[in-house]
Amino acid sequence: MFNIIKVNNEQQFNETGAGIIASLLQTNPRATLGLATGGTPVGVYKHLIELYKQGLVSFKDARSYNLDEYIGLPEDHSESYRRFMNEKLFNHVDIDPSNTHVPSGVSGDGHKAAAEYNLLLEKAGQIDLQLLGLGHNGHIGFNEPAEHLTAATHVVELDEVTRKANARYFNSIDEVPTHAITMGIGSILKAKQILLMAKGADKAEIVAKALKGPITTQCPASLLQLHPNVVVIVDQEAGGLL
Ligand SMILES: N[C@@H]1[C@@H](O)[C@H](O)[C@@H](COP(=O)(O)O)O[C@@H]1O
Repeated sequence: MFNIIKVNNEQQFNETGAGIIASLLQTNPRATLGLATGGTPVGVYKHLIELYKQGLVSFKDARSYNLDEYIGLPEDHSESYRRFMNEKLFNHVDIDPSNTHVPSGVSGDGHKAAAEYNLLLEKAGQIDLQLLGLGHNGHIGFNEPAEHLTAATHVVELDEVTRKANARYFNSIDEVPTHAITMGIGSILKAKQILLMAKGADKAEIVAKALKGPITTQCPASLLQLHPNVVVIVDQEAGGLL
């Protein structure tokens, strides 16, 4: 079930996303957040930091679990998702660092790290709000289009489309890791509420496919159609084909 919010500009996009997360924390300070990386949520995190500075929101008792992490990038690498989260959000708010969780991409054994993260998620109980961006090929987290999808946290080989899209953050595509650890589709769908965000004309086609197309593992985001509580925030461009 989708509740689609179409916003008019970047500021509204970020304020609406941050507003949903902030009101959850206001009503439930101990909320468990599922967080995402990528370009889409950066402005949302910026706005949350503003709300925190204004005393309107606190992360003091919140816990967070991130969707995914590249395998092989040191945690202090400029593109590691742990560093991204520290720099874009965690370092600027009152969240207890020990309550922030990102899969470990540096343990040397990706499969073991994935299994450990999955156990952690199971112990954490239900995620109250899972924030999601959307890949151009319909991936969520790093669940890439495939014949079969995996429910639990696992190691994935990244699609060429994904590596190309993310190459903009690296010096060249050769530096983009080939593998990642991602929460599985099952873990994502277990969240109480999902907040899917997409902006820009280049996302219009995949947004329409995900929300209105057939439910297929070839478009992992289409499985969100099975979830009872998904809020979708799109700008006019990304929502252009809805
Ligand atoms: N693993 C991340 C996803 O979690 C993200 O949602 C997606 C879209 O990224 P962007 O928001 O930059 O378009 O791709 C990345 O590869």
